[in-house]
Amino acid sequence: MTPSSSVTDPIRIDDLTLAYGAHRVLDRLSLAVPAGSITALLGGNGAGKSTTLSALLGFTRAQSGMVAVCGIDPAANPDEARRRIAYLPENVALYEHLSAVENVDYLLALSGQGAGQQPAGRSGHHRNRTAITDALAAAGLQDRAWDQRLGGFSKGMRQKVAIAVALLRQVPVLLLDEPTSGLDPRATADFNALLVAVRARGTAVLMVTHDLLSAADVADRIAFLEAGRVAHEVTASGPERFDVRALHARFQAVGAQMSDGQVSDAQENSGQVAA
Ligand SMILES: Nc1ncnc2c1ncn2[C@@H]1O[C@H](COP(=O)(O)OP(=O)(O)OP(=O)(O)O)[C@@H](O)[C@H]1O
Repeated sequence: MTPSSSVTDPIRIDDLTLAYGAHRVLDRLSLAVPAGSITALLGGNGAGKSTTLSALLGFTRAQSGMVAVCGIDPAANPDEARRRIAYLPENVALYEHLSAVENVDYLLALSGQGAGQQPAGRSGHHRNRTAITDALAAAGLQDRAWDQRLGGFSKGMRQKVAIAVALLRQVPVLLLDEPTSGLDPRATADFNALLVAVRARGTAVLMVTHDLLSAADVADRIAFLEAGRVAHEVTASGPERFDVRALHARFQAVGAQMSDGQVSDAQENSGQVAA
């Protein structure tokens, strides 16, 4: 365990080494995300960010080390682990011919959960429409879109539908892969506000991103992944936020150090300033 992690953290990765064939992608990676907090995982292309999510989802088995989602090993018990996870890939896969309400209804049914006992609409499933529309409203989807088919939805609108599902599932863990790529600044701000609301419900959020600005905006901790391990880590404390310019310089420095063949230890708190 890292000094700042706890056995009760919903997301825990300890000393994880994972290789695809002879290619070692994660190299003794340690990372923990406490309940009610957001960690942003940054790193260059191929640093191992998506592989980290894959290990948490139980899609990839490690060679050594420990992965736990609410205390469950996802490689040994993938269904149990995934019941506790909402996962938003870069492009959320939803049913184009169904409306937003019907998508939520159907995805809840697929996950073995329902929002209630009342019919949701055309889909024929039997969930509580009010619970679904409340969740869509909480996710920021405008009411005129609730019964529209998803065909014309933007990425931001699709994410809101997926977040509504996560809200209704009341999962303790939210994993996000590049959630703000392709979003305009306003949609990014909306999405970040949504993450803050999700955090307030006690969810542990791990967000893989290249968007340093967005990470600095919402994250409680930013971890820079390089060559499969956390090379640098900064934590916001209280109302203090991050200094984006210092973080950017630090991010570039981490890459430069690694390309020189050096591996730095995780360091706390440089790049953090009072707002
Ligand atoms: N299924 C796989 N089989 C073999 N190699 C893989 C597989 N998935 C990923 N890799 C390799 O593992 C390394 C890490 O990939 P990963 O997708 O985790 O990186 P990333 O940090 O998410 O990168 P990006 O920012 O480009 O999305 C890369 O070199 C990639 O080619």
